[in-house]
Amino acid sequence: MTITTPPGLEIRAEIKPGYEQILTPEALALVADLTRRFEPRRQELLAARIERARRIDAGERPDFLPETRYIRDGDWKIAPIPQALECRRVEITGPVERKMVINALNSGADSYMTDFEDSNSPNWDNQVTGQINMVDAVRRTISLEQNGKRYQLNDKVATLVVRPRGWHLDEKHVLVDGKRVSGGIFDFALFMFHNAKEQLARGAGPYFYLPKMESHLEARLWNDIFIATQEALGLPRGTIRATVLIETILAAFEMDEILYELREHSAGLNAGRWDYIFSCIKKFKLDKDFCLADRAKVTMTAPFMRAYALLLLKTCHKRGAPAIGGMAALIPIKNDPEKNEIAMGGVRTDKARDATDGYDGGWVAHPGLVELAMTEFTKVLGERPNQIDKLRPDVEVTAAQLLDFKPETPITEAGLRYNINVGIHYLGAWLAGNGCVPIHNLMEDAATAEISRSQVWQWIRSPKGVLDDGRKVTAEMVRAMIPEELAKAKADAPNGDNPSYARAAAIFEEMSTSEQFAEFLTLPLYEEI
Ligand SMILES: CC(=O)SCCNC(=O)CCNC(=O)[C@H](O)C(C)(C)COP(=O)(O)OP(=O)(O)OC[C@H]1O[C@@H](n2cnc3c(N)ncnc32)[C@H](O)[C@@H]1OP(=O)(O)O
Ligand SMILES: O=CC(=O)O
Ligand SMILES: [Mg+2]
Repeated sequence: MTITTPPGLEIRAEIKPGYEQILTPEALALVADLTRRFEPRRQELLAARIERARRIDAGERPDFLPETRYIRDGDWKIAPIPQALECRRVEITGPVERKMVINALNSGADSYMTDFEDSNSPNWDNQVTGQINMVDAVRRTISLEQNGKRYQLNDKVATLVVRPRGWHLDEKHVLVDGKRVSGGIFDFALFMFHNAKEQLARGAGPYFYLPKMESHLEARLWNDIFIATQEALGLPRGTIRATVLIETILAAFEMDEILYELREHSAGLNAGRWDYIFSCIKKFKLDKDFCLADRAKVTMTAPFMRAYALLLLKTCHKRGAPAIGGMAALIPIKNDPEKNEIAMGGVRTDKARDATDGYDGGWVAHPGLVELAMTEFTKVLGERPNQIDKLRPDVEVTAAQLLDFKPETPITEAGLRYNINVGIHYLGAWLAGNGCVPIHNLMEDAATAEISRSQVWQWIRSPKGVLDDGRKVTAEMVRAMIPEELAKAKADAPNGDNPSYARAAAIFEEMSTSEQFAEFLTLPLYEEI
C-alpha cells in the first residue's frame, strides 16, 4: 500500500494495512520538522561522545563539572509533579507488544513503561505496530484474542510512560532530505502526535523515559524538542514530563544538571543499573587497572553501584524529583518452587533496599513481581504516595567513589561461558524480532547483553582478564567456546532452529575478538534487520 508523505520525507519499508493510521502526512510532517531543526545537534552530540571517549581512552577521568557548579550549588526544584505521576511505587516495563501492553497495564503496577528501547528489537514492524498498540491503549480500545484467551483492559490501569530509542539509534526506514532520522525522534513524535491530547483529556499526560544519555547537553536537546513539539501541537509548556535514566557513568556526574535542563519537563531520575554497568566497562575498557569480575558478582551492593544509587536518590529528592529504582533481572521461575522462592527473595531484598534508602518506587520485569515489590514499598511508604521529602544530607558521594570499580574477582570459566551463551542467545532472539528473553531464569535485554559481550572483549585484552584457575582469557579460548555455547543456546531457545542464532554467534565472535570495540551491539545488529 502507498501513503502520502510530506516533501523531503521518504519511507523505505513496507506499509502494511493499518500502518497508514500512524504514518499520516501530518504526523510525518512533525517527524520531518523536528528532524530538520534538531538532527544537526544530535549529530554534534554523538560526535562529542566519541571525542570524550577518546580522551578517556587516553587516561582522562571524569569529575563533576566546574562550569556547572552554580547549578549543583543553586537552590532550585523541578516543576511540581503531576498527580498521575505522584505514586510510582511499582513500575512494570516491557516491550511495546500488544499482549504485553495489555497485561502490563492490567498488572496492578502504578505505572507502566512501554519500551521502544532495551527490551525491543527495533525492526520496522515492531516500531509501527508498537505505535498502533499505543493509540489503542491510550483510547482504551486495545484488545486481543490469542490462544483461546481474550485480552482487554481492566477498569483501573497503570499510568502509561513511553521509552523512545536513545540518541545513538537511527530509524533507517525513514529518510528526511536523504538522511536517516533519529529513532528517538521518530518514536517520540509519532507518539506525541497521536496521543498527547487524548492522554490529557483522560487526566494524565504524555510521559516519557529518556535512555542512555551521557551529558546534560543531551538532556537539553530533549528539552528543546519537547518545547518545539508542545508549540507545534498547541500544548502548554510543561505538558510533557520525562524521567531520565541515569545509566551511563558520565551522566552520573551530571545528575543535577540533567534535572536542571529538564526542570519544567522533568519527572525525576531512574537508576538504570544494567546499562550503567555496561557504560562503566565501555568507558574504561582500555584502563589496565580496571576489570570487573563475573557479571553475577557485580550487584547493587558493589561499592561503585552503591555510590551511584545513593547519589541519584539524594540528588532527586533535593530537587523535589522522584527517584525510581532499577530492575532486578530475576523473574518468576516456573515448575521449580525452591528456585522460585530464591529468585523472589532476591527481588524482595532489592526492593526493600531501595525503599529503605528512600527511593519512591522501582521497576519490575514481570507481572508476577508486582505484588511482591508493592509490598516492600508499602512497608516503608504506608499511605504516602512517595517519599520525596526524605532528604539524605548524610550521603556524600565523591568522584573517586563513583569510579571505585570493584569487585575484580572472581572471573571464572563458568562466568565466561555464561557471557558467551547469553550474548549469542540474546543476539539470536533480537535478530529474530524479540528484544527481551528469559535466559537461565533471568530477564535479558539489550543492556544486560551489552555487559556480557563487553566483558568478554575486555577480559581478552585486560592483563587482569585471568580465570580463577590461572588461565588468561584469550581470543582463541573464546573462539573455541563459541560453537559449544551456540549449541546450548539453540537447544534452550524456543526458536533455536532459526538461522539467526548461527548469525548471532558469528557477530558475537567478531564483536568480542576484533580490536575495535563496537559502541553499541545494536548498531551493527540493526543493519541486519
Ligand atoms: C535493563 C532494562 O532496560 S530493564 C527494562 C527492559 N526489560 C523489560 O522490560 C523486561 C520485560 N519482561 C519480559 O519481556 C518478560 O517478562 C520476559 C521475557 C523476561 C519473560 O517472559 P516469559 O518467559 O514469556 O514470561 P512468562 O511466560 O512467565 O509470562 C507469563 C505471562 O506474563 C506476561 N508478561 C511477562 N512479562 C511481562 C511484562 N513485562 N509485561 C506484560 N506482560 C508480561 C506474558 O505475556 C504472559 O502472559 P499470558 O499468560 O497472558 O500469556
Ligand atoms: O534501562 C535500564 C537499564 O538498567 O539499563
Ligand atoms: Mg538501559
